[in-house]
Amino acid sequence: MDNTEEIAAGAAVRLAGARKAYGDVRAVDGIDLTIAPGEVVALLGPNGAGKSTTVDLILGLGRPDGGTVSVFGREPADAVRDGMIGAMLQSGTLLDDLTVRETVGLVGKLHRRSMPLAEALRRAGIEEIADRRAAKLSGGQKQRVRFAVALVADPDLLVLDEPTAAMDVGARREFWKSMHAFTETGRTVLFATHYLEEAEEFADRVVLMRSGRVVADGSVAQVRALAGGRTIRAVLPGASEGMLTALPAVTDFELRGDRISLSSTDSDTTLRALLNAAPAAHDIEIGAVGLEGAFLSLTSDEPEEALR
Ligand SMILES: Nc1ncnc2c1ncn2[C@@H]1O[C@H](COP(=O)(O)OP(=O)(O)OP(=O)(O)O)[C@@H](O)[C@H]1O
Repeated sequence: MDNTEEIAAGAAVRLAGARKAYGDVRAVDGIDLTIAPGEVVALLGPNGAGKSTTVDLILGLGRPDGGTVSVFGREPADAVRDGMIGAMLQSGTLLDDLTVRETVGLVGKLHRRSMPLAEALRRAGIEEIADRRAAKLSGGQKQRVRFAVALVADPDLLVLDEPTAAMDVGARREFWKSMHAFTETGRTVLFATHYLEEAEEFADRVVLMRSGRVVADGSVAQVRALAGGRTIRAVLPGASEGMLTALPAVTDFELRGDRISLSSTDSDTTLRALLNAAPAAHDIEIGAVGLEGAFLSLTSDEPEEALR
């Protein structure tokens, strides 16, 4: 076994030079990613960045055109067959006529090693709706049933594609509480999300994708630092979009009445230009960017510019 194979065997997930194209679209364009057992990783990126395609490759739903993908050192499809991976996808449909209990129970029976049905229902917070038919469930409740379906195989790796998309704030909080209980047992989780606060709060590590590539990979603090930007807030009488767009090093801005908030990759330069253009600006505050600012600057169309 050479060094590369050794890493692959010890990793929960390993993508090496993985590529996948749909016609001319390079959905995944050479991704190297190793996830160690026990890590909770958030996959972030704007629409079309390649998150779902990456997830599909890890689940064996698609084969890479180039490079390799392995899960616990095996072909993804084999790992799925052996119940090592639980998945919750955006497109997962439920059978309308089955009750929640029947649905989760049925999936549990398909697996050699599964957790007791009652435990899966409890962990997903759906005991109270266990006798309801899928057709009668709300969007958020269906999401929780899908979570139970992913959990019932008692998988070593959970892969979740935008798991809380249809959930309200309360359901989201409950969902992450049960996820915490799951990850405390040393399981590995990879979740794709659009909610930066979820990544900030629940992931050990953030992988930022753009145009099929990984543009940042590290802890929330590391990714934030990578962007190296600042936010500038000020009160600016007569501020206009045109004027803010013209300022140098600005990656994003918000304008509410006289209040402006700018994300800048070089706050000194932006501020100088701002005071030049609008000497009446006052109540100026400069702060470090949050994950959201890092996300915007690292996934914008001019990443080199943003990182400069
Ligand atoms: N089955 C397909 N056929 C053709 N093109 C596809 C297919 N699936 C994805 N694509 C394209 O590949 C690129 C990556 O899509 P993907 O769904 O992986 O992105 P994503 O990051 O998950 O986006 P979103 O946040 O919108 O779910 C997009 O340009 C998309 O249009």
